[in-house]
Amino acid sequence: MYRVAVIKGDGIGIEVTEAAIEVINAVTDRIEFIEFEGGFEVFKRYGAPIREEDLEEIKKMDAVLFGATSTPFDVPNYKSLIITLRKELNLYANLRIIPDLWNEREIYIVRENSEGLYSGLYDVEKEKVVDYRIITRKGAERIARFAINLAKEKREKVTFVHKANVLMGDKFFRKVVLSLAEREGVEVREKIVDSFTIELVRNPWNQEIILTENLFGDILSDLAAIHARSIGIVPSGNYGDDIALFEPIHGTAPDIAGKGIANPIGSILSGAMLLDYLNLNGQIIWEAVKSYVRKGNLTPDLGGTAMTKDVVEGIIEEIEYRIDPLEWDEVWVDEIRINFIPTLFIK
Ligand SMILES: O=C(O)CC[C@H](C(=O)O)[C@@H](O)C(=O)O
Ligand SMILES: [Mn+2]
Repeated sequence: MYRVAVIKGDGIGIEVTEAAIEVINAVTDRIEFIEFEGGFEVFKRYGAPIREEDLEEIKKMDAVLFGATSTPFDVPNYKSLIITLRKELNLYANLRIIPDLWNEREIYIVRENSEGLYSGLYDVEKEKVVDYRIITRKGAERIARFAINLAKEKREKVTFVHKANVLMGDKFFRKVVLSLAEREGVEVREKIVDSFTIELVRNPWNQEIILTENLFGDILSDLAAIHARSIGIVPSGNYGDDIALFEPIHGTAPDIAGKGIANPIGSILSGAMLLDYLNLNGQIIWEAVKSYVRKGNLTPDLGGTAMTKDVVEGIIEEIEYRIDPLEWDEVWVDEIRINFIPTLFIK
């Protein structure tokens, strides 16, 4: 039995995480979900976005399923829950898969997840504030290795997106990436981040495995999400050496929270990535989602009129069909038998 921590968070994070759990439970009974509370409400009660004792418990889990939390700009000492978890669980690699569910293609973005402009180090003076953009050899090497391994697995190249023409940190990052890739025999294409945004908009589908620094990855993954037709569809995995956390890249969408119309697919596909991480059958969820979106009623962000629960039910039906088609054939035959035979005898 695997033990998975669940942090639903705020807004639609609650609705889409519950949806993902329903779908995961339709695939496997080998996961025990243990819920923890976290976010701004917890901060107001305990002065931190998550309680220390809960964090220690979460570290003992096999994985984490995370919803979404929002971070107010102007609350002194409040720190983003997801940034806290990435640091505390040492989740240094953020893989974001932007899928075109209608045409069997994806954009892979490997975002360094522990340092860069998210180092959390800064100096505040009366007339000046400095945020430190830190690139370490350890940080650069381990994210480069993550991207290179993925490129080998997918038989792709690595597209390293940086600003080494201006930033000293990226000159260093670049040296580490290029020397490791050469040792590993993986080809690296280099792109400068500003001009790369044009390419990512115009020609998104053959960008290989995109590797980039933390903040660049944050921005590029939301930009790339336009090609998924809705950011509500995009899943992600935050990987460390001991544990991983899976979450959709969208936010809490307060404007639709509680209305039951949130798109659960990003969270459901994050659940698929979680199953793959645990060597369970995540692929069946990808197949069920692709089959559903090509014929089912979709949520309003994709132009449909479906409620979240309709999408969940439709995807679970697709899964059940894949798990036991024979059972479905029996149902189908029963249907015919029930509906067809009586008409034979109607005068
Ligand atoms: O506002 C938050 O707490 C989440 C921020 C977070 C980030 O990486 O900057 C989010 O934008 C994301 O892409 O995961
Ligand atoms: Mn973001």
